[in-house]
Formats: sequence, C-alpha cells, structure tokens
Amino acid sequence: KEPCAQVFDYIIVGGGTGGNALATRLSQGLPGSKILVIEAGPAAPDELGINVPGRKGSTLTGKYDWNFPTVAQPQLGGRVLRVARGKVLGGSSALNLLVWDRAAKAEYDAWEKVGNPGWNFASMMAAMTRTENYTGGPVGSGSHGPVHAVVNPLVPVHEQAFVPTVAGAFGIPENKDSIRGVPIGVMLQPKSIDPTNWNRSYSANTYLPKAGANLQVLTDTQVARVNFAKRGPLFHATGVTLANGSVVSARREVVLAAGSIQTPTLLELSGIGQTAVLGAANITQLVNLPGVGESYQDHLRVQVSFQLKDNYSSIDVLKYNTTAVTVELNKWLAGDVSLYDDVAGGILFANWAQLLGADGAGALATLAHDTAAGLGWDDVGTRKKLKQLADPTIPQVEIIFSDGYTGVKGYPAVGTPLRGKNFFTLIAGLMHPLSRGSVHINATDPRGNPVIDPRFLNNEYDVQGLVGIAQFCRRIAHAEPLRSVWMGEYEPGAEAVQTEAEWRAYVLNSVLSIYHPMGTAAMLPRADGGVVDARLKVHGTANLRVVDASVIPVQISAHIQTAVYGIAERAAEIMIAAAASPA
Ligand SMILES: Cc1cc2nc3c(=O)[nH]c(=O)nc-3n(C[C@H](O)[C@H](O)[C@H](O)COP(=O)(O)OP(=O)(O)OC[C@H]3O[C@@H](n4cnc5c(N)ncnc54)[C@H](O)[C@@H]3O)c2cc1C
Repeated sequence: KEPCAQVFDYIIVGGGTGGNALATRLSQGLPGSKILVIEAGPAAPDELGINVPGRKGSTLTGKYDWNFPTVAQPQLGGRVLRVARGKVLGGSSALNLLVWDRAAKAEYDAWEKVGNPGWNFASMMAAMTRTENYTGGPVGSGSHGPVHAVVNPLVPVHEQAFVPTVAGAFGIPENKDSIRGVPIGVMLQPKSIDPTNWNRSYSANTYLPKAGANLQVLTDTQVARVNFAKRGPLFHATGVTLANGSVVSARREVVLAAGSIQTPTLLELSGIGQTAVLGAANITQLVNLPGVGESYQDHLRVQVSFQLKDNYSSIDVLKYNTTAVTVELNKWLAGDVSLYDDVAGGILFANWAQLLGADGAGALATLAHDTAAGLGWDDVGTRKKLKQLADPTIPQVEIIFSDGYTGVKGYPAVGTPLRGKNFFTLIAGLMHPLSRGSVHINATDPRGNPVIDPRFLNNEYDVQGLVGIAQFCRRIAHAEPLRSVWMGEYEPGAEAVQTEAEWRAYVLNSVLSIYHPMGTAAMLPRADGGVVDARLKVHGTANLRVVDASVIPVQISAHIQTAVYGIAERAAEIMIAAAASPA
C-alpha cells in the first residue's frame, strides 16, 4: 500500500529475511518511531508454492525469483549459472529450501577476531535463539521466537538408512545437538516449518504480524538509490529515491536489507563503492569503498543420485503421478499428514580428516595454503579459512540426503525407460571454498541486472575438495544398510565417471551454488576492505546501515538463514540502544 507519509524515522530497503525481522523488532522496541519497509516484490500470503513445504523449489525461476544470470564462467566451460533470490515479501526466506541449522561456535567467534567487537558465538547464539521456536529441539534451543523449526517426522524408509550407514560404516556419530554450535556429525535436521499447520515459517508470516501500527510495509516498490547530505566528514542518509522518481525521507536512519546481490549494487547506485566501477557508470563517488561488491562467497555443490529399488517410493511420485499430486495436496489442505509436509532432511557435517583420513586432510590443507599463496590471496577472510582447516570442530563438508532426484541431468524424460522411477540424491557440499567472486552494477545499464561473477572452482583446492566429497557420496551409497535400497547410480553414473579425470570433468560441468551468497558488503575494518563497521554502519556514513547476508565477514559452514535472522536481531539491539542515547 502507499505510505501515508513521505517522512519516516527509519526506512528499511528490502522486506526480506533480515529486513522484516529488523523492522518488527524496531517497531516493538521503538513504539514512538515510524518505520517503513520498502519491498520490490508483492506480498503473497496465500501462495501455495511458498506456503506448502513440499513445494519448495517450485517457485524458482518464477515471478517471485529475481533469477539473475551470472556472467559466463570460463573455468566451467563457459556456463552461465542462475542466482535465485526472493522477490516477494519475505525475500529469500519465502523461496529457500527450509534447512534450519547453525555453524560451529568457532566460526561465529571468528567474526569478532577479524575486527568486530561483540560479534561472537555467545551474542549470535542469543540473537538466533530469539528468532527461534524449535518444537522438540535440544535444551538451549529457542522456544519463544517467531520462526518455527521442527524435524519432520516423515522419514522415507530408504532415508532411514542414511544415519546408520554414515555412523556405522564411517564412524561419524549421530549428533542430535548440532544446532548449538557443534555441527560435526550426522543427523536429521530441522526445517523452518510451523508444526501447528505445516506451513513454511518465514519472515513475512512470522515476524511481521508481531509488529505494531508504527510499521508500514510498501510492496511492489523498488528503491533506486539512497540520498545523502554531507555534514562534516560523514555522509548522512536523508532518505531514498524510488524507481518511479518519488522521494521518501528518513529522519534517523536508512537500512539496506536488499540481500547479497542488491545491497552492494544499491550502494554503488548511491555513490558508494570502487572508483573504477562508479567512474565507468558515470556515478559521482561519495565514499571510496573498494570492498563494495567484492568477496562474493557461496557454498558449492554437485550431486550423486541413485535409482531406488522398485519397492521403495520417493517424493519423485509428485513429479510424474498427477493423481498423487491431487491426493497429497488435498491431504495437506485438509491438515492431514501429506507428502507435501516435506520429508526430514538427513545431513552429514564433517571435517576433512573424517572423509579422507589424516594424510588426505593434510595433503588438502597443504594444497589450500599453496593455492592461496600462489594466487596471492591474502585477505582477512582467506587467512581465517586457511587457519580453520586445522580446527576439527569446523565442518568443511556437508552431505545432504535428498529424497527424490535432484541434479543437472534432469528427471528422466517422458517415454524413456526410467520415467516414473524413484530416486534419492546425495548432495556434496563444499563449505569453505577459496574462490571469491564479485557483484557490481553494469556500467552500460546501472539499473539493470547486476554483473555477477562468482568465479566458482577457479582454483585447484576447490576442485579437488569437491571431487573428494562427490567420491565420498558414492562410498556412502555403497555401504550398508544404504546399499540395499538402490539398484543403479543415475547421476553421474558408475560407468560414465570412474577415473580422477572423469570426476574432475563431472564436477566442473555440474557444479552449482547452494544459494548462499554472502560477504559482498563485509563487516570488517575499512583498511581490510570492509564495507560496514561492527555497528553495521557503512564506513564514511553517519546513519546508513546494512542488515542482511552481505555483511557476513568470514564464511560459515551452515545454511545461512539462521545467521541472517541473528544479524537482524543484533542490529535491532544496536539500533534501539543508539536511539536511546544518540551519539
Ligand atoms: C533457493 C534458495 C534456497 C535456500 N535454501 C536455504 C536453506 O535451506 N536454509 C537456509 O538457511 N538458507 C537457505 N537459503 C539462503 C537464505 O534463505 C538467504 O541467504 C537469506 O534468506 C538471505 O536473506 P537476506 O535478508 O540477506 O536477503 P533476502 O531475504 O533475499 O531479502 C532481500 C529483499 O530485498 C528486496 N530488494 C532487493 N532490491 C530491492 C530494491 N532495490 N528495492 C526494494 N526491495 C529490494 C528483495 O526483493 C528481497 O525481498 C536459500 C536461498 C535460496 C534463494
């Protein structure tokens, strides 16, 4: 709806994961302030593609997805990848795949060690717990927060073999406590689902209803830039200009919560960023911040999938059996147990020694150090990653047991022999790749699609690491009791890929993102390429903050929605305290 005023105390750009959480907490904590959230996408409270957990993924590339292309990746044979991002109230929390987990304690502590006082496991855990309402969670998990989490009790028979296989054949114990900063182990993970109605639990249907009347939300409205006035040495954000040219003013602060792709490009459109990028686009530079849009990091994956024996049934049935689709959807709508409730997620988080043995892990660590030295990568984040290779509590590897087929080859086409068959997939995830890419405005079309260059697998450590994880997926599948549930490897295929060279080619041809871009407006000292300080204020500005995944200074091993909610909770704390005692 239209804002009833053109002046607010706080303007938050982006009604996504971090933006809605922050806006709600500001509304509650500063009842005398007027707060505005501006979201480019629509509100979609009744959209089944969002609400029904088992339809996760169905919204990708559709109208709620910005669906940005990357630039062609020469190291991946010229492939162009797609970058999924929510364009809807709720942002990427409306589109994500629901995994609800946390990284290792030492990974959050690393944020403080790189120059951000107050950002550590204790403060982040407290913040993340404030978000959480984890039904059946271990002692210490959140029970009063707005966002629901639960381990889905639906565990397909073939998936029940995953945890015992990893624990029994590879000696990696089951870990039911992983959410508390100790992720190493194998487990069924919680998902962001409300167990009272089996709806997706996301920022728009959890936080926003808890806000007061002092919060207004403007949907279908894109912000074009932040406006500034120079006062003394700092730039003061005075408000924003919308894409239609109208101006909304902020008395106190403007917050960018537009996510890891659009927060850095909005900074650039507003005159904050690298001299070369702004110059090429003819934008007057207000603050020279070379770190804007740099340090783009993501989690990488490839997949190994298997055809189940005929007596097992997976959620693939919802891909080819229209009767099952109708029956299961009607069950979901009636509140009965349904395949559309989604099924439990089996996950293994491991360090290299658990996968490759001590010698293999040592060789890979040496390769990582040599790779970084050879390429001259000596930034703060890379140095931390290299150091963390020696910490056995930090996962370098994630393997997800995904019911049904997922991969790059595609589900068997109509008329082919495997059409109608059932599958499971082991997704091989590399948690701390050394590759770092960038996202910037396009000099010839600054308001058009950003130029995203993730540079995945541009170094030997990342390639060999991902090969090692994919090979381990095959080893898991060949161990009992999992071996007994499948009859053939579908992707990449046991005959197609055997040698190291074949694995390498498979990884390069099929690597994808796990949808976790972060770090493009990093919270670091300015001298280290930082964009925001430890109070989330953009360097060189008095009252512009960033509150989303782009501030993450050192990559973490978890799926990142819990961290983004935690960042927003901490931001609210910082901003409410600042309002009580303005500097
Ligand atoms: C497909 C997918 C699967 C994922 N799976 C998982 C998972 O299983 N578990 C997990 O933990 N994490 C997952 N993630 C990651 C996680 O959901 C995101 O990292 C997180 O939600 C990002 O939050 P954010 O606040 O940084 O950005 P977002 O939530 O993306 O919010 C940014 C918002 O800003 C809006 N916006 C952008 N530009 C403008 C503008 N100029 N004007 C107005 N509004 C604007 C956008 O429309 C969007 O709503 C997944 C992400 C995706 C996309």
